[in-house]
Amino acid sequence: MIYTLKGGKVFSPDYLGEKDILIANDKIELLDDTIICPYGEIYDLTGKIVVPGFIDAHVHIAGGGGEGGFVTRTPEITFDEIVNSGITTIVGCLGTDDITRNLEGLYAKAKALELRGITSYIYTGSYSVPPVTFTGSIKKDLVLIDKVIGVGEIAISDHRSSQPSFEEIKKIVAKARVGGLISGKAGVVNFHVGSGSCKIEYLLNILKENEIPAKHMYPTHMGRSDELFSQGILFAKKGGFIDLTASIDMVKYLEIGIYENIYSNMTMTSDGQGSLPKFGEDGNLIELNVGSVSVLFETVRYAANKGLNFEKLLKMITENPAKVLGLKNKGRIKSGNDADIVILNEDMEIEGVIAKGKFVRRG
Ligand SMILES: CC(C)C[C@H](NC(=O)C[C@H](N)C(=O)O)C(=O)O
Ligand SMILES: [Zn+2]
Ligand SMILES: [Zn+2]
Repeated sequence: MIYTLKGGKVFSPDYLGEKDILIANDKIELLDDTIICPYGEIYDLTGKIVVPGFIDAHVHIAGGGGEGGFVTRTPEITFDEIVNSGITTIVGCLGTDDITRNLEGLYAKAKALELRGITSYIYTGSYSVPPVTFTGSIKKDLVLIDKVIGVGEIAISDHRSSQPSFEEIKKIVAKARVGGLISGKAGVVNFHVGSGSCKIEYLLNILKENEIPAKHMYPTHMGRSDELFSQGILFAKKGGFIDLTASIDMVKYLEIGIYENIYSNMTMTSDGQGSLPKFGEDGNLIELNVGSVSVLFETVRYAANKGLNFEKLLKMITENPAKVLGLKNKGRIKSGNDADIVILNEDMEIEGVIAKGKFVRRG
C-alpha cells in the first residue's frame, strides 16, 4: 500500500516543520517539504501534529497483580487500549505473580498483538531470581526466542523480591549481555526498583567494576522517591537509561531531568495492566489499582501543557526507548524507518495511529 501524509507538523521527535511523508508498505519511504506523488491515497494533515509511534517498554500485557490474593489479579490488555493510546511498539513482562502467570501466556499475547498489527516483544523472567525462563537459560531464551528482547522485571530493593544477592544480579546482567551479543539484540535487564533502602546500589556497583556496560541495566519506577531519582540522575550521567512509570506526579522529575540535561537517558513506561498496590507500614495491602497504557502520552501532554519542552518529552516515549531496546528502525520519523506514526489534532489529542504502514486507529 502506498500513500502520502501531506502537510502535517512533523516532530521526528525533533520539530522538522510542515512535511509530506510518503509511506510504502510498512516503511517511511520519503520525508520532504512537498512530495508530488502520482499514485496512492493522499491524506491532508494540514494543521495536524505528526509524531513517531509511541514505544511502551514495560506493560503487563497478559495481566499482572495478585499481591492481594486471587481477586486482585489484573486483566490482560486489549489491542484497542494499546492503539488508542498511540502505542505501536510494546514490550510485555511478568511481575510479582509468576505462578498463575507464565512466559508461554505472555508470548502468546505478544504474538496476538503482532498479528493484529503492532510490534511486540517480551522480557523473559519476572520479579523472581533465579528468573523463570522458557529454556532454562537467559542466554538461550534471548538467542532462540525472537520475541525475547531482554530480562525483566527483576525486582530489587523490594519486599516482594527474592532478596537477590549482588552476585546473583551481576550474573543475570552478564548473561543478558552475552545473550544479546549472540542474538544481536539489546540484552537489557529491566529492573523493578522498589522502595527499599538499597535503591540501585547493585547497579551502581556493577558500573564501578567497569566491565559490563550500563546499557544492559534499565531500572524502572525511578520516580518512586526523591532519593531514588537522585541516584537515577547519577546512573544516567554514567550513561545508563532510567525509566519513570508515567503519571502526572512525575512532572517534577521530568522537569529536573530536562534541567539536569539527562532527558536523553530518560524514558517513561506505563506499567499498563500491572497492579499499582499501596502497602501499609505493617506490610499489609491497603489498596490496589490497575495501571493503564493511556498514562504514557497523557503524561507527556500534561507536562507539555505545563510548559515542559514537547520535543524532549516526546523523546522519552519514542527515540529513547528505541535506543534502550536496540530497535534501529523505530522511534524516529525518518526515511527507511518503520512507518509507526501517531497523528494528533491541534489540542494534542490522538486522532490517528499507523503501525507498520497500516492505520490501526483512525479518527
Ligand atoms: C510503580 C508502582 C506504583 C507499581 C508497581 N507495579 C509493579 O511492579 C507491577 C505489579 N507488581 C504486578 O506484578 O502487576 C509496584 O507494584 O511497585
Ligand atoms: Zn514493577
Ligand atoms: Zn510492572
